[in-house]
Amino acid sequence: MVSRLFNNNNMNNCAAGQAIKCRIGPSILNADLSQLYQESQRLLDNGADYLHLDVMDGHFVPNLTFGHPIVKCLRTKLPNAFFETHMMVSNPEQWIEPMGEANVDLYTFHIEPVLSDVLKVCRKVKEAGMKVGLALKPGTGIEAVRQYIDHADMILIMTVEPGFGGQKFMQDMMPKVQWLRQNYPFLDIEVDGGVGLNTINACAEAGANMIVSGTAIINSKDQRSVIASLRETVESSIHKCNV
Ligand SMILES: O=C(CO)[C@H](O)[C@H](O)COP(=O)(O)O
Ligand SMILES: [Fe+2]
Repeated sequence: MVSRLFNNNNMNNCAAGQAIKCRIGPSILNADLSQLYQESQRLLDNGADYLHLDVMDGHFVPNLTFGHPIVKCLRTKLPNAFFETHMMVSNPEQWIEPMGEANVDLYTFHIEPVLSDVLKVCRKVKEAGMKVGLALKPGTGIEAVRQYIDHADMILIMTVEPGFGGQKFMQDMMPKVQWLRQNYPFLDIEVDGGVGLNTINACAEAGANMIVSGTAIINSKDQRSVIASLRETVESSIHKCNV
């Protein structure tokens, strides 16, 4: 079981030697959710570093998944796993407290619905004992998040329109990842949407180190080898950067 101490304090990258760490976080969105615990445990046993839990409210995105009651139940079964909740919701502030009570580790919310309140939401997430992730939809430019990067633990660049698993990877999001990596060598940068064995190269070369992958892992007969391959590609890019 992975430790919940998922802490590199953003202390890493090319300049700092072994700084950025590759983390693979499967999305359970397209898994058999009637077996949520078993599916999650299987992913962890097969090498996942963390679980990416997609929370949708049917308003910010045209789909519904689950909320804090399910996350809380899953936490009782997996006390040591690192949980990220990807909050695709119109009012991210509303769910901070219950997700904090569910011992979520990383609360990633979209900046689009709270553009004038991003700092307030960041502060409340931290007060609730969670790390802060800031997510950008494909149509949101990097300039929208620039002023908040120093207040975040991680930036998520969406590589599909949020709402559904199994969509096509948007290669044209890679310049955003590149810009972040060039300007913030120590930052945790996550990609999410259509990431799998055919698209991991682009993500790794652009500088992403936190990799969300849903259907590519869930639909595979050999989850362990897919997770290992994704990791190998990202680690080799980090290594190249360090030599
Ligand atoms: O946030 C998401 C969709 O909004 C999911 O995390 C993402 O789509 C993962 O699934 P896949 O790898 O199948 O695209
Ligand atoms: Fe997601």
